[in-house]
Amino acid sequence: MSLVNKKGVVIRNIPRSTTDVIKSFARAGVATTHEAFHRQGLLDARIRPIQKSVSIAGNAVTVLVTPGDNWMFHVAVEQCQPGDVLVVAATSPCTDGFFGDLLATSLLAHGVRALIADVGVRDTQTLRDMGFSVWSRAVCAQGTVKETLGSVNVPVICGGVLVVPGDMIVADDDGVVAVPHALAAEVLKKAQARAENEETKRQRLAQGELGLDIYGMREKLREKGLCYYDNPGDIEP
Ligand SMILES: O=C([O-])CC(=O)C(=O)O
Ligand SMILES: [Mg+2]
Repeated sequence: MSLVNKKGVVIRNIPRSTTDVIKSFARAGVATTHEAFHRQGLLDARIRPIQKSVSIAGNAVTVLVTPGDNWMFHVAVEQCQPGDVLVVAATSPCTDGFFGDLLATSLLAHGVRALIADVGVRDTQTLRDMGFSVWSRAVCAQGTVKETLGSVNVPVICGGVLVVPGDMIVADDDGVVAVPHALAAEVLKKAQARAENEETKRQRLAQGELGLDIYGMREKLREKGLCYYDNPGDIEP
């Protein structure tokens, strides 16, 4: 039975990656993780950070909310542990301000330092001042009510990507990527190898070597028909 978007459920136990794995993903960042995961798992580019120069990672605690209703955020806090990231999706699109500094204060008290929200948030200046990091679909002061059940820790679709509780979430200035829990170790290994390889390339590029030579591109460009001329007049009509 699929639990995707099932309402009225709280699942208490989810798989979690270790603090070391979380820190390593935060260091790797979104672009490298996304590449290492064969360019999968990237959330919609419209989910943007409200702050600058913050790179985080964590285990996904998922929250399914009903449009205009933030009740389930309060239910979710109790299920959180240090190292978790709250990942929120609504049953249909809504940009109301579901979340602000009060809920952030509650999450911080339980060791959660970041929110990924496919809905709107508010109190953004205070959130930045508090050092609580948010990636959201919208910033909007519109308040919400507490009337309708959603769920905590069921799989949700956030930014067009299926996020399962316990998935590794990586977020920075470039966006947000989700990696299935079972693949996290393998993807991390590839991400670290990629970062090392990029460091070598960075040094060669900084010394003036051309990408054309480092990547051996000249032959392929020739095959594709790229021609070089000293002057425009040299091109045959
Ligand atoms: O309480 C709310 O409805 C959302 C909010 O503004 C906060 O958490 O500070
Ligand atoms: Mg508020």
